[in-house]
Amino acid sequence: MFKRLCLIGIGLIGSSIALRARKEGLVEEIAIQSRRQETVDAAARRGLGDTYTTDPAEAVKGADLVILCVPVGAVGDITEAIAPHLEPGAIVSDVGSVKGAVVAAMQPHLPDHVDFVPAHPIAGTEHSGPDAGFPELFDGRWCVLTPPAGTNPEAVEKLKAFWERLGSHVETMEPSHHDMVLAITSHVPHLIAYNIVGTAADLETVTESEVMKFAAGGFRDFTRIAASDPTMWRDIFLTNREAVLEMLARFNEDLTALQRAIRWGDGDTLFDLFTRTRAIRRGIIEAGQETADPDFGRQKKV
Ligand SMILES: NC(=O)c1ccc[n+]([C@@H]2O[C@H](COP(=O)([O-])OP(=O)(O)OC[C@H]3O[C@@H](n4cnc5c(N)ncnc54)[C@H](O)[C@@H]3O)[C@@H](O)[C@H]2O)c1
Ligand SMILES: O=C(O)C(=O)C[C@]1(C(=O)O)C=C[C@@H](O)C=C1
Repeated sequence: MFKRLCLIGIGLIGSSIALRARKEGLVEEIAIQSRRQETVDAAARRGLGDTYTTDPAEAVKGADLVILCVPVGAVGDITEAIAPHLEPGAIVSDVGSVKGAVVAAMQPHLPDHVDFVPAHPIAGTEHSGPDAGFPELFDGRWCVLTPPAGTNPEAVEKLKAFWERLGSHVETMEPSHHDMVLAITSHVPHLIAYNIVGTAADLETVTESEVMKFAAGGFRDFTRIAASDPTMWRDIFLTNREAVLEMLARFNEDLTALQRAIRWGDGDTLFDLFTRTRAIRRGIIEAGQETADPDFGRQKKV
């Protein structure tokens, strides 16, 4: 599909793209760039690419597909650095978890002779770095494309086909809509996990003696999510501020209603909500978006 794929940043997502693109024979050559030599060396040890460099300008030379796989706070400066070196006709994309801020940070730097098609694979784990990737990561997961108005439809189709070959279902969306949906389905849940684990850790005497010792499934599941990369998640909350705050306001209202139900012994309210949420979980499993085993897929790390 592409002659030379350039991956800027080679962590969980970059390495998973490299492994699957190679397996499917989607690209002739993979050029890998990362900021630190240590990361480049780790990627080389795993044989993720054909060429390796710390220089973004060198990495994009000759590439007909360039994907930024770095924290969302870093995409603006990187796009500025690579812009003069991009090949005419290249597709430039990213994998950032926030789309409005990423489009705003990247688009002004890009020359007219490239096609910009932002993307977000909704697939991941709490692990990071070049050793964390695995080729099945995107299987059966959604990838959302948010091409700005006027983007060359052929470039959108080509990137859609690429992500389908990586295993994803693909949908196109407005960046602002994407950010609102992901605020409630991904960003606020992570904030809740960070918060609950932080609160438990602050109960120091309990932490040492009891919290970890008696941690049952519920808390353990939160600790998995709360182990996610701090840089990535700091950047997500700083760049999707408005949508996250709006969803948090809704969340707080609903939490207050539950608090009231507990205080006044209103079992019906609790039972009705828990019945509704159980049906949602079962619906997700039936739709094939999740298996009953919460660790499914996450064990497949190479
Ligand atoms: N982890 C997930 O679950 C997940 C899922 C979907 C999308 N994403 C998005 O994908 C992107 C990459 O996430 P990841 O999980 O692969 O992260 P990662 O931490 O595993 O890898 C990030 C890569 O970016 C490089 N990097 C970090 N800061 C940089 C900077 N300031 N300048 C240049 N390079 C820098 C790192 O060296 C590394 O190579 C993020 O934008 C994230 O929002 C993550
Ligand atoms: O499964 C996980 O560990 C994830 O956190 C993956 C997850 C998510 O919230 O679903 C995290 C951030 C991404 O932007 C997309 C996917």
